[in-house]
Amino acid sequence: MEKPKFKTVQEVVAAGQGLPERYLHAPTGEGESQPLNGAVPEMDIPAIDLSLLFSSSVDGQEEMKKLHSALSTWGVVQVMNHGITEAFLDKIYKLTKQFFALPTEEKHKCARETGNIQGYGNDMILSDNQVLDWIDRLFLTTYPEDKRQLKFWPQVPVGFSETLDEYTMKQRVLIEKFFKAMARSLELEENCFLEMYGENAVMNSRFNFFPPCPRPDKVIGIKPHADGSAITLLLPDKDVEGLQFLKDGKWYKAPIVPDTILITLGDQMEIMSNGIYKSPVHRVVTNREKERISVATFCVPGLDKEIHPADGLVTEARPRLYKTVTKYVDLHYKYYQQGRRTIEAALI
Ligand SMILES: O=C(O)CCC(=O)C(=O)O
Ligand SMILES: [Fe+2]
Repeated sequence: MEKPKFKTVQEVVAAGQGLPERYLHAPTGEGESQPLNGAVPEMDIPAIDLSLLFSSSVDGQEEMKKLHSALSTWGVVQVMNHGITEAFLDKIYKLTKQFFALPTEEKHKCARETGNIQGYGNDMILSDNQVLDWIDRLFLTTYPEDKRQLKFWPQVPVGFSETLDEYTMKQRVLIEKFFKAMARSLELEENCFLEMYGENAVMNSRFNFFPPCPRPDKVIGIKPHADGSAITLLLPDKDVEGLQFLKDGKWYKAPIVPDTILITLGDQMEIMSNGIYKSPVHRVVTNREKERISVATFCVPGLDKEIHPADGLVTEARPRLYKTVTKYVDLHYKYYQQGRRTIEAALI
């Protein structure tokens, strides 16, 4: 299969020929009048104890209220007691760092091929005038297992593939619990969202690498977007900030809380919740001195599934806001590169 001719950001930096114009970001749209590398306040989101959400104790009910409040205002929560040990998360961070530190030729063994989103590469180039994000990534479908394309899974660092397989299985347990908790927090039958999400739901893990950037005022790590998934599990860098969320036209930085997993709702969850829960717009800014990594797992409903607002959330007082959608992610990539919000296409 043909490999596309692309240069990753790491290769651009190594070439030492200055910053190509294609990375220069022209600010447009909501909240973009603030400078890209200006100071922003920290967002105020709770760390939710996942194990407490299934308890009928007073503490459990409090935790449920916190979940409801965070998802309806921000659409994002930190989750603790998620069942994955700190040592295991550290292993993922370490393997991610090691992968991106490999020589170019070694990383290119996993390089993306034309027309395939899986593999190692730069920001996907969909049009000639697209401003590029300052990011290199390795994108791998991890579930269902028959959708894995193992030729893109790194052989080095040793243990990468085994650890990713193990991480996938651990995340599946967490995902199921989280969907049940969300349904309960909206007083719905606990399998209501899981049934729509489906048995054939797909998990895509994206390992992100943001090299230090000479112009953090003009270059962005990831353009403002909302995820096209149902939910996204994120391991943000443990030391370097960069992730920001937009609320009421203002950017806020995500706090770094050790050992938590950040769960962000995607558009498909906003649709299923009839807009009660939000799919937040977020972006990643760059850093002049430090490299940054993150690992995002996009949990996408089965392609055979029709996604629509849950019946129990459509009332006379709160009419149905979204159409029924299928294969939402296909539409999402196109809208993303045009800087448009896909969810607008789903509005009634
Ligand atoms: O790097 C991060 O912290 C966020 C990544 C992200 O938003 C994404 O991959 O969609
Ligand atoms: Fe995202």
